[in-house]
Amino acid sequence: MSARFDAIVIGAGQAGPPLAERMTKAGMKVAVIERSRFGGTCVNTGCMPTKALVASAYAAHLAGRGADFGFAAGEVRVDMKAVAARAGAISARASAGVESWLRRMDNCVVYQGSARFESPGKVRVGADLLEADRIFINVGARAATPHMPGIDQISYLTNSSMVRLDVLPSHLAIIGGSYIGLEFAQIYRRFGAKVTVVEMAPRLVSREDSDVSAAIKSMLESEGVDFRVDAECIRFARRGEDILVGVNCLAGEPEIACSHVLLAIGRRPNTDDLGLDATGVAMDARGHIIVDDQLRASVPGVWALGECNGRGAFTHTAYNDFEIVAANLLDHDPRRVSERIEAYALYVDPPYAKIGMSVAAAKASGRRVLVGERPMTRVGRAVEKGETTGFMRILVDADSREILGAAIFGTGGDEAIHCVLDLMYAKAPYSTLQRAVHIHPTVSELLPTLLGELKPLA
Ligand SMILES: Cc1cc2nc3c(=O)[nH]c(=O)nc-3n(C[C@H](O)[C@H](O)[C@H](O)COP(=O)(O)OP(=O)(O)OC[C@H]3O[C@@H](n4cnc5c(N)ncnc54)[C@H](O)[C@@H]3O)c2cc1C
Ligand SMILES: NC(=O)c1ccc[n+]([C@@H]2O[C@H](COP(=O)([O-])OP(=O)(O)OC[C@H]3O[C@@H](n4cnc5c(N)ncnc54)[C@H](O)[C@@H]3O)[C@@H](O)[C@H]2O)c1
Repeated sequence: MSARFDAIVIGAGQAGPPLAERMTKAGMKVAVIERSRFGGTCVNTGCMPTKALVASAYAAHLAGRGADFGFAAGEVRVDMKAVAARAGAISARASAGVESWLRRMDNCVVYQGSARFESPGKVRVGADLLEADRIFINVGARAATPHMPGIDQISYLTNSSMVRLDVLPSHLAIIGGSYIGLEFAQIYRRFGAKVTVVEMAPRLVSREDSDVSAAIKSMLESEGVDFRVDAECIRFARRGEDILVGVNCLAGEPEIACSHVLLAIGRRPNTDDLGLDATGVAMDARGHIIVDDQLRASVPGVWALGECNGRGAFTHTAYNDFEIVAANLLDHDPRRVSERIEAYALYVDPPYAKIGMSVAAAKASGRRVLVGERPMTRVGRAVEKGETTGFMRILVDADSREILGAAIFGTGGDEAIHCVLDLMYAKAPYSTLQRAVHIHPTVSELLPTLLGELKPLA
């Protein structure tokens, strides 16, 4: 059947549903196409289930530290079925909420199936051919599973299957020591699995400053996670019940025998089966849709939002893409991607939160840079909570007095860093925050103190 709409949204992830709502409220007739679970990666296989698992792992870890706080909880035994059911229920509730929101939306027709372009203004979903002058692509990304030697001889997990796992691996080997790999490494170690992270680069989370990589590694090692970095020769084989992961052809233990393998070696955009070749929409070498500062693709009437445009791989950047497109389309407000300040957190415990420039980027910028730094052992709130791992750091431009960036690897850091982020959006001088009186006892109260202790960056 053919149907004509004012707009078609492909993908019900973080950007598509709120955009559909804004457009329908503006009187447009909108089609939303989703081929899998409503809410996309964050809700079903990303942030929500992983942060639910982080919470279970944190609770188990804290219970095991009873002696540090003056109580004995006895042996902590994790019930993986109950843990997985809790995470699954949180995801399922959120996904059902997105679906019913869309299905009840006036002027919105929901199609379930895989969308494929037939031409710039025409999209097929099953037997239906939909037409619109405006098409918004919000198809997200999935785990990269490149061909690696021996991979076809084993069964492996990705984030999608891992969040549903309801057994405890005896030995989990995680390939990839970055955001996804490290969150799962700590979660499963805290549940009681032996965990080995295999990373081909010389250090973990190699986009971060090297002292950050080292601090996160040492924290995870102190909890018993094993690492093989510089693993340049990764290959797989089966030996009875075991999976063998070959890590190095030249030196060290050549193989790790494990029960489960998780691939966490990056994401690839879901643009390969969208039929984009029928549209002329330009993509980069990794399959991301090339967009301008207002998220327009190279063909008029097509926009790309969220992870598939390569301009951000986070839920908050995907949602901000919706805000940018809605502002330009409906509010005569020329919001742009380039106004966004990079900000994210890695949810190991304690979390690592980062905004703006790293130390390496600040040095490379050629500016005169001031730095304020303090270990979490000198943050009262962290001491009282018995969670003193990590540090906080703020970078300031010595001439303009604006904040360039900040990093907090420490308890509450994912929340506290927003005081600094908001100041950066306000383009206010650092002295505004330095003079603010924060509540005691918080992690945030040390931010003004740090700014009173600035020194030139070595
Ligand atoms: C394990 C993990 C943990 C994460 N944790 C965090 C975190 O803590 N914080 C954070 O900010 N980010 C996190 N992320 C990243 C975050 O989940 C994603 O960046 C975000 O969900 C991307 O949203 P999106 O709207 O671009 O795409 P998605 O949410 O992936 O939505 C895309 C939707 O499009 C659908 N689709 C795809 N192709 C088609 C088609 N042809 N036809 C119809 N429908 C289609 C998909 O089924 C999907 O529902 C995490 C990711 C992972 C994997
Ligand atoms: N807390 C968060 O916000 C959060 C959490 C998880 C994921 N995410 C998002 O998901 C994205 C993807 O995360 P990711 O960790 O999968 O990917 P990534 O691109 O951040 O890291 C991939 C890692 O795998 C390594 N690697 C690549 N190929 C390898 C190979 N063949 N063998 C061994 N190691 C290999 C790389 O050196 C790198 O360290 C992130 O960029 C992030 O935006 C966000």
